[in-house]
Amino acid sequence: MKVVHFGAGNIGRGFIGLLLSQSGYEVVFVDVSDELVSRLQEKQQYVVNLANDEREQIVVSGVTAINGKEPERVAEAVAQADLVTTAVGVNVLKHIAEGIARGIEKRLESGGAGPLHVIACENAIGGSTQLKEHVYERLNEELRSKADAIVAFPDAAVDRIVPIQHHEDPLMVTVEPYCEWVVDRSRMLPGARPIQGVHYVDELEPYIERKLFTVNTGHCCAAYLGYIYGYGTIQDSMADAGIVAKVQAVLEETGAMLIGKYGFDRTEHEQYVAKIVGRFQNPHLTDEVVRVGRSPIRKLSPNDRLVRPALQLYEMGTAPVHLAGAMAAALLFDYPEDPEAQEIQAEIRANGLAAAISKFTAIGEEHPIHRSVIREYERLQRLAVRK
Ligand SMILES: NC(=O)c1ccc[n+]([C@@H]2O[C@H](COP(=O)([O-])OP(=O)(O)OC[C@H]3O[C@@H](n4cnc5c(N)ncnc54)[C@H](O)[C@@H]3O)[C@@H](O)[C@H]2O)c1
Ligand SMILES: O=P(O)(O)OC[C@@H](O)[C@@H](O)[C@H](O)[C@H](O)CO
Repeated sequence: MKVVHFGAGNIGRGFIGLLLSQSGYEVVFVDVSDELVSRLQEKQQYVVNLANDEREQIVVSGVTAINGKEPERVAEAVAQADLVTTAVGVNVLKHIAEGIARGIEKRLESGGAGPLHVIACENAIGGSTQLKEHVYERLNEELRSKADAIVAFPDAAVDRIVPIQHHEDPLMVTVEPYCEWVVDRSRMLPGARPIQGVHYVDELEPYIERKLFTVNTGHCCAAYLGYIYGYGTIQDSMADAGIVAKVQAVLEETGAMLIGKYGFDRTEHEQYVAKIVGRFQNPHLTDEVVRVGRSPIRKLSPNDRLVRPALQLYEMGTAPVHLAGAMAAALLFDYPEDPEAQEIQAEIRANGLAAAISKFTAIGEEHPIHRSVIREYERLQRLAVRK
């Protein structure tokens, strides 16, 4: 069996490619990094290091790659694939849609291929659904109708911390031991071959919201506060008791929302949170705050890890003061090498903080959360370590 996986990056090699190889798939990566592609074609294997006391190493074999800048080869691979997965970044999905669309078209023309599942493994709500929209925009009505019968885009949640890598071997990847991949079974076609290690559920929303609004909300809070206080890594940030307290306070807010919305058991959720805080503090990993805080426009957007839980908690009758503080910290993330961070700073300079908050969070100036963000921004600004 063959999987075409878009994105031979950290999570692509460190989690999805590893799991699919162990599940019996030949993994054909698609990437636009010439170095990654040529190395994968040459070596056809790579090493995954588990960041634990034992420092286990896993050799992932049966892999190769296609360059995403060769659309004909990409389309042919999709046409012949048994599965397609992605880990490119939710904002990159529109750039891989053409190759998937042309591959589906070839698959339909050949008439022989079986059902195809396309699973976006991105930190986003409805990643595969968003990818389907991008792909279907590139198919005519007849092809869309035919594709409905043989192609499905089940949404998923993926969880494994994989930092930016610094190895002599550019294919080697060091990952935390923990991993979880949850897929929405309700959107799958009959006869789908289960992937070993995947947790299939009939309702994904509780899982993706619990993951995004616990792991990723806590993570970006640690990153943005760590950046303000001058720490370079999540490990250093999470060694600061004041920051840990703020992360805990934010996760109490998202926890209250998740427990209220989905009826999670409070004790079990508290244990889930405690495990995640321990994962952030893993001494065997070095995770840069500028990775975890990357793309702050995406992270401040209405359906992502800060605004969506804050608005849902507010609607439940609780003021999300700590989530407002995390939003303020995100607005102070002025890392020069992050284009989205620079866009936010330019907007604040050009039109002021109030307008920038509304622009990036879609929260109006009359909303109490908007006022909280301003108050927290002004408090944190006085504390920020000058870079
Ligand atoms: N790293 C983690 O801890 C982690 C964990 C869970 C989920 N995720 C999610 O996984 C996705 C990827 O994150 P990552 O950390 O692996 O990032 P990454 O930058 O390491 O990997 C992304 C890869 O996509 C490639 N790419 C970019 N444009 C492309 C294109 N047009 N066609 C093909 N490949 C393209 C890049 O060259 C890169 O190799 C994101 O949605 C992220 O939120 C990351
Ligand atoms: O990948 P992002 O930019 O959405 O978020 C950064 C990190 O929080 C994220 O990569 C986590 O390491 C990962 O989601 C853990 O499962």
